[in-house]
Amino acid sequence: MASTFSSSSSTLSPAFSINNNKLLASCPSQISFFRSSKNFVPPKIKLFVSTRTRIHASIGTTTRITSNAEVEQTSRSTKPRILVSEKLGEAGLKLLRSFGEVDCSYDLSPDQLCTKISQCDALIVRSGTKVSRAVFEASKGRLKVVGRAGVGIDNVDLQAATEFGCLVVNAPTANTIAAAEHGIALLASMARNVAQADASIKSGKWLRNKYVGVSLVGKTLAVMGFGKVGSEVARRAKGLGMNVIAHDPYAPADRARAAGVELVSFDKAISTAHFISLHMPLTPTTSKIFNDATFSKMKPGVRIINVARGGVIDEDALVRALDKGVVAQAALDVFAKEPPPSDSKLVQHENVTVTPHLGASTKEAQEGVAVEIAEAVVGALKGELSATAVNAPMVPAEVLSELAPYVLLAEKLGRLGVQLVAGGRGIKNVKVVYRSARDPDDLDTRLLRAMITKGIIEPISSSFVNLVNADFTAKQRGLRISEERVVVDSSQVQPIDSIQVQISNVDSRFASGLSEDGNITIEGRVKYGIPHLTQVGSFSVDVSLEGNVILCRQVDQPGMIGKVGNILAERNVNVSFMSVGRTVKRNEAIMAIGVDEKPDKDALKQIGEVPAIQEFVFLEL
Ligand SMILES: NC(=O)c1ccc[n+]([C@@H]2O[C@H](COP(=O)([O-])OP(=O)(O)OC[C@H]3O[C@@H](n4cnc5c(N)ncnc54)[C@H](O)[C@@H]3O)[C@@H](O)[C@H]2O)c1
Ligand SMILES: O=C(O)[C@H](O)COP(=O)(O)O
Repeated sequence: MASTFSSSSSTLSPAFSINNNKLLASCPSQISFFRSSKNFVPPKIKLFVSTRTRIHASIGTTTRITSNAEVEQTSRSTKPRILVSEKLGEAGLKLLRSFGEVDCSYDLSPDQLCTKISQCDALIVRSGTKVSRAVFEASKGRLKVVGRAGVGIDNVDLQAATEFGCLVVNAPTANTIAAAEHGIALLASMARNVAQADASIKSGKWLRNKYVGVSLVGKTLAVMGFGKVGSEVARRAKGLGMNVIAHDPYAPADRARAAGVELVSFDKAISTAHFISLHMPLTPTTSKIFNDATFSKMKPGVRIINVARGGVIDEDALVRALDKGVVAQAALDVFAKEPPPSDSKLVQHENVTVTPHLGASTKEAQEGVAVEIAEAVVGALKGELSATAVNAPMVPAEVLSELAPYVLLAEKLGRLGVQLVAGGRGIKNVKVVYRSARDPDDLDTRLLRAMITKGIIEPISSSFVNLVNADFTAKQRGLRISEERVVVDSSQVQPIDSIQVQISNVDSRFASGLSEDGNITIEGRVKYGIPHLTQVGSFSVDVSLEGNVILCRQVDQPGMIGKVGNILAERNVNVSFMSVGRTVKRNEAIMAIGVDEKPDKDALKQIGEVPAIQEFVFLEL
């Protein structure tokens, strides 16, 4: 059964639904995780026209503002727009078309890509499109997800994506076998000079003595990077009778042992192998890791295969090593620059076999990759968290479903807390205390922390915050969010008993919001699936966090509820919840009133003038 939680107060408030164990942030609440900018206009939602903003881009709708009031709709569709910039398998395209408007525009120049991207909610690329910072800047916050139809994400500026709150997903599994098979194809064809012999016979020669090869059986193959592709290459090479060793600083030794492969140091791998096959990602550590120094440590006559990334090899150094005969042959599917210059000495070298980045290019792999990435992108556009997210935590569906009401509570506590701050000193330190009967290891709080961060930052800035950029945005603003988990002795059925947000070293607009230690302190719980505010400062209250909240500190005396209630009733403001908390009888009390509508200024003034009310604050959720 699907259950929905929504808040009604503002067009930018989230509404989540749980369906099939997935936490969905449905329209208009896509904005909760992946709202692309403060100017996002969810479909079917009233359009707020800002004088500063020239273009409001909502999902699938291009809305050009020709004057402050005059709005021209260029498309009636509310479907998301998905730009596919490189060839993608038909099955994936079909899935994308069933969800959004798909624009397949191949071979775009960087400028053309930047122009198109401002109209797109998602971009799907392979390795040929550079998704640079300029692309995210040009998107002006509309781009919510970049899907990489393949494994390597070195062509996507992940830092920029994260800063812009754009999720990056990839398709990490569907081309593994294709890449491994291509590695083996290059290994075998290089050893037997297949490409060179083919070219020579086609040019009219018959050179049986020149193209004598080397055998594979009994030779040592070093697999550099024992991940998905590397381990499949190792398995196949063992089938060819090779002795396989591997180097991978992060691979578990028992997994390698189970495959009959010994994990060794980098130097041992490169100095003992007859063949070296590269399967590591391109990272700052692996960039040009094969260079003059490392080639000189290799067994003379070594043969190298690269189906990983061109950038892991210093290509000039490889040419030198080939010329000296230190490296007898190389078979390369990938290059530092793709396509490589036509006069590249490496490509033209007679002992080098090349293919144009074909590792993933089998019909089967391309269909698989296309479906894998289409599912991930559609899921992300629906507001689901992806299992293949590259720049956001992957939160399992069952955890998401359980945490859904706490996610709402977390954001609302953040919003309430920040509205209690008087300003002036800046918010630097926020502590979140989770009370739970579960073991701290059983409680994944990343999502909650992100939503508290969103609640705190969004009301006071033009930043938009989602799960992707929450930690980054907090750090950038100098906001330190620390977390404490307290194990309490209660039922473990609920994941969390209470969430407390403490903001330290600030003044408060509502003195009673400060606890004894001087921190603004608010605490909430989930009751029957609904978030409740249960503590303000040192006072216990109980008000459902469904609309807005008025907090009053007053002399604890009869008739207060009636007086405030009458003022609100006269303005047709509906009270949804009311609770009074006090420390000492007939002394001081805190009245927390939940209201569906925002009372007008006059009503708020009248509340402030009730003689027994010492202070009050109106908080928008
Ligand atoms: N040519 C193609 O078309 C093609 C196709 C698929 C994958 N690839 C590339 O192949 C590479 C491997 O892909 P995968 O799917 O196996 O990735 P993977 O993440 O499963 O495996 C990569 C492995 O490299 C290891 N590694 C990281 N740093 C290392 C280092 N300094 N030294 C040694 N090992 C290190 C990691 O621990 C990991 O086990 C990637 O670069 C990917 O982009 C190319
Ligand atoms: O990283 C990958 O998945 C491969 O290099 C494949 O890249 P491609 O999708 O551009 O063929």
